[in-house]
Amino acid sequence: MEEKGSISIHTENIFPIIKKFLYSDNEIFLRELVSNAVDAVQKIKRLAALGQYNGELGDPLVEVALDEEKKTITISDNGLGMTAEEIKKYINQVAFSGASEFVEKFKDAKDANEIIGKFGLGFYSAFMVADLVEIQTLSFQEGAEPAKWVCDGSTSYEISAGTRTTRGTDIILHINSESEEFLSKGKLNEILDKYGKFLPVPIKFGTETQSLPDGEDEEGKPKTKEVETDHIINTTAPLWTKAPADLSDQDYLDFYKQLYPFAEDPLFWIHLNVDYPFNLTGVLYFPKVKNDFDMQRNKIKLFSRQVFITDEVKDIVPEFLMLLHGVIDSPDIPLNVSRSFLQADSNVKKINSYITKKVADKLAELFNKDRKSYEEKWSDIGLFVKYGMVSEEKFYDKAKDFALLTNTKEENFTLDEYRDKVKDAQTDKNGQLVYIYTTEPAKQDSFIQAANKKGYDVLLMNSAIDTHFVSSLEHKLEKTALKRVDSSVASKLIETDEAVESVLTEEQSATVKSVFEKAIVKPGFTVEIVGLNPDEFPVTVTMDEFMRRMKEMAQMGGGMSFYGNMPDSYKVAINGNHKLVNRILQSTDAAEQNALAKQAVDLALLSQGMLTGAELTDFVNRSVELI
Ligand SMILES: Nc1ncnc2c1ncn2[C@@H]1O[C@H](COP(=O)(O)OP(=O)(O)OP(=O)(O)O)[C@@H](O)[C@H]1O
Repeated sequence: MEEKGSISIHTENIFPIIKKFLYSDNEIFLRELVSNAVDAVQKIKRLAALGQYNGELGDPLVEVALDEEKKTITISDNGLGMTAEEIKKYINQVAFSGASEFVEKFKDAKDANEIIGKFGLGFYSAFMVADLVEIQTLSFQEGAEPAKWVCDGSTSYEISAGTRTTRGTDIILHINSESEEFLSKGKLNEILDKYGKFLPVPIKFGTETQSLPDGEDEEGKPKTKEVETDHIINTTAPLWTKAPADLSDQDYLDFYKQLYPFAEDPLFWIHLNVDYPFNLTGVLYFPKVKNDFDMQRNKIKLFSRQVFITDEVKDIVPEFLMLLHGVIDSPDIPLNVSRSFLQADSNVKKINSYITKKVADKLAELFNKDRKSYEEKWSDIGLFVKYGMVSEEKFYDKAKDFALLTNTKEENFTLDEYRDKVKDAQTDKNGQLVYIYTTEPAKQDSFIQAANKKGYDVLLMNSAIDTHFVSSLEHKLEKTALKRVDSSVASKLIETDEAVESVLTEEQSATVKSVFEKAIVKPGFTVEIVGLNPDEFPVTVTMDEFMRRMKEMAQMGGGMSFYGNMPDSYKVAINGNHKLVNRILQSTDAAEQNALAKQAVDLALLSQGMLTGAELTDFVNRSVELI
């Protein structure tokens, strides 16, 4: 049996093109060939199970062997093997179907993953690193003859009688001169570890020396002996392929350590397992969130039938869960196509909502089962939950029952609990509930204390996501407004019927107003005389809630550039009922009036950390003189 032929494609020579376009990712040749070998082993097992193969199965094994002298890498398996006819069909035709289309379409492709596989180029990726590829194979079929196929990277091949004596296939790569980096044990170990760590069939690469117990010596001490054993690079049944009922917490923690040796223990995890309408398994871990978000992204590893594909899971995992860690394994995710296609893929959309639902269910379960421990973890998981609520409607609907609001006393409430807590004290005269929050508890302390004094509760909204969370709550909660604690004087945060009137006459008000206007030289400050309780602050500087939010949005690039360009504007509220105002009115000395007003305004600014630089120095000097 000897046959020469030509691979039937229109293009003269596909290999230079494969090499050129795929060069940057050329290490995936090993992934492709080892996966093929694993497939072949699994196929023969299936045939045996179906009764279509009655011979000896042997221990399933794929072996990668390096011969540095001959400059070859051999991938061997004891799978189902191929007959010469099958080589012609699967290697010459199937593997080449679409090859010319490939050349046409992907002239501009940058990423090898986009191409390999989509056009069945898996096997041919061997030519990215080899200038001669040889197949030696013996089919499981009764009476099959061993076959050999050789191709030197041109479009012609040669099939002849092979030399393999046992069932299975060897793929022998004669590594080309540009790819000699792969002729290194270290390099191959690294690639095998990256892509093959969890393959379902043992992958042998060389041997290793192990110390095994070997009875006892004369003194009764345990003896060991050194044994050369196969170096198996993979765990064939990784955690995510097992049933959750058979796994302990320690198993999950150990697996996490295996994936991320340097990470702190995760908070909790979710075992994913669906087979309809798509197939997906995996384990997602909630890590302890650090401030360096970017470092923590892209930590989820995507597998297809236990072959590692990528850790770029964008589009498959909802954006708000990108900080999760773990593994997703799905043969239903189109791995080898471009991004835009992925986004439009209906399986990907379904997987996305499945993961969102699973995460929500898990959080609900933790909340219901052990609220105390849930609250302890809230500072870490709150970020995910809030981000999810802001960005996904469906998640909001589920999360509204277990999302927590934390107040300045560090007490936690669900949304419903919080409404019940504050509704009596914080409903305004129009029946609208007002939630008061602080973004910087230290800086806004005087406002917080003033609000507390009025019997108002103040929420902590000081994490990165809270600006958005506040807006989304306001949007979702019925008849509820959120106001930052310093957006108004305490008694005006919530408008009630029982307003305190200012005791000043119109004329007195005008006098006081003009004294303060003269005392404040900064632009953007508007003075207003208000009637407050005599024991509230004489002067309060506030920024309007609406204006501040618009400015914040402009800053974050939210499109409110009109507001972003407006100068800062503050309201200076003078408490007409405070005795200081009375003192100013009593005084006949303009300089004294001015000094009193200035001092009071500076004190208000100081309490909010708004007094800095020369103004602060002036204030200190003036205060020293006063005492
Ligand atoms: N080690 C092997 N043992 C038996 N058959 C093999 C082996 N390697 C390849 N084949 C056959 O050659 C075919 C083509 O392989 P190739 O890798 O090009 O494509 P594929 O495996 O079908 O798809 P993919 O592009 O996802 O790898 C396989 O489908 C299989 O039938």
